[in-house]
Amino acid sequence: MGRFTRESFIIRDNDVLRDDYQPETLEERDAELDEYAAALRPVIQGWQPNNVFLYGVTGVGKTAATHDLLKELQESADQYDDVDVNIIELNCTGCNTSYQVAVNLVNEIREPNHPLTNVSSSRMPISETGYQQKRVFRELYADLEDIGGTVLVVLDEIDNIGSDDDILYELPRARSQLDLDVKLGVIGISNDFKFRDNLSPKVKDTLCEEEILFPPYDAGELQNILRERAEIALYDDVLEDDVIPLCAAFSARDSGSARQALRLLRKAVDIAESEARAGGDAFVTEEHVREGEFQIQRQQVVEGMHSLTQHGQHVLLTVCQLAARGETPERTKAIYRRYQKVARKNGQEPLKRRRVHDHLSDLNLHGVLQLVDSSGGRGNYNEYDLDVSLSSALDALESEFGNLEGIRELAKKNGTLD
Ligand SMILES: Nc1ncnc2c1ncn2[C@@H]1O[C@H](COP(=O)(O)OP(=O)(O)OP(=O)(O)O)[C@@H](O)[C@H]1O
Repeated sequence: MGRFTRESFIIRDNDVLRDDYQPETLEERDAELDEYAAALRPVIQGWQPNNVFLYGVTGVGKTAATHDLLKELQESADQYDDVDVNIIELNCTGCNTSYQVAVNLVNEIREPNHPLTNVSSSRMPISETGYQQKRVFRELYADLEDIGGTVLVVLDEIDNIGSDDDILYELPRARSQLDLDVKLGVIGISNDFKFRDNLSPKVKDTLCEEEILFPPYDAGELQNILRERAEIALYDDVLEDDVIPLCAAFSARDSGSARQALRLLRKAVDIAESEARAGGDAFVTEEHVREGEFQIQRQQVVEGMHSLTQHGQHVLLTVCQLAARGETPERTKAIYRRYQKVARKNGQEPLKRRRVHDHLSDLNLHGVLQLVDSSGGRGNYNEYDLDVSLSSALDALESEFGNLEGIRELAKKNGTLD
């Protein structure tokens, strides 16, 4: 078969499995959608909107719910002549300050092809540096007034601004303080619980008028979400019965994220599709899911390792050795002791403890290690464990350290090789 034939054995529409696909209905989110809709209902009455803050771990439908509801709100508003709803959405990834968020909002509004072009036709984009913050805020308020009606400003991934949260105070307050001729509401979205907890009290009072928590999905909920997608994305009867429950179980055990569950299903399906193209059965099996999970985790370790120096790789190797011995989660102090031996054995002078700490944190950020909070009892200390399977971590490390069969054998003997 040629490489670029249109033939497909399992996948009917690959786009439906992609992360940016907007499903017709959001499964398992009725309670949150009801709460969210109630918070936005004043808009349809022509009243001032509430400010809303959505939070929850990554991949649990915060953005999808927002798109879904705002589309419905706009359609409903179209039926009333006296309600004019305008939405400005900004993904704040890459904006580290309130200033950058404000500049990006202004430039978003002034985009030549933005639907709210009455503003862009008269004003030029502004540069990312060189203005006083107050001036940028004034420009923003002027643009918002130009748009008029009800303006909902959606700030996704707003935690990127860290503690520089002026805009979250100024924007919601502007409508009352500056007597703007516009009904303004801010919707903040974040997956960082610390960000929410650390918001200054004045921001909490204004932004968090309505707070909505999106909890992680459990395995049953994830199964329904996956079934709904698979029905559209795949041909009938191509999934073995265990496939969806297994994808759901892996994700529920780890993060409860629909994104993670969908990614695993997509990987398993891709592997099965390639096999079918090579003459195998057109069927996705439990084995494909396990292989998919292995490949995803291996990739995660490889990506995590890119950010590591060789010392960092020794730190990961150390945690793998401890995991093989059945000694994880383990305290930083004990990891450091063993790391010193590993580094010396590999011909390197060990790093100071503080630096090893940093590498452990980096690996935690990349989802390769998990931090187990063991405070209480005998004191406050951190313990680390692998957050990926030992076999996928070893597989990735072998590209740096060569054969690690000794650790595998040890793990097999201890029953710790997954
Ligand atoms: N309840 C659901 N029903 C169907 N699909 C869902 C549901 N929840 C999430 N998804 C899908 O999972 C993926 C991630 O969802 P979304 O981007 O909304 O998550 P999020 O909570 O905003 O994550 P992040 O904080 O990382 O931005 C998307 O493809 C979305 O369509």
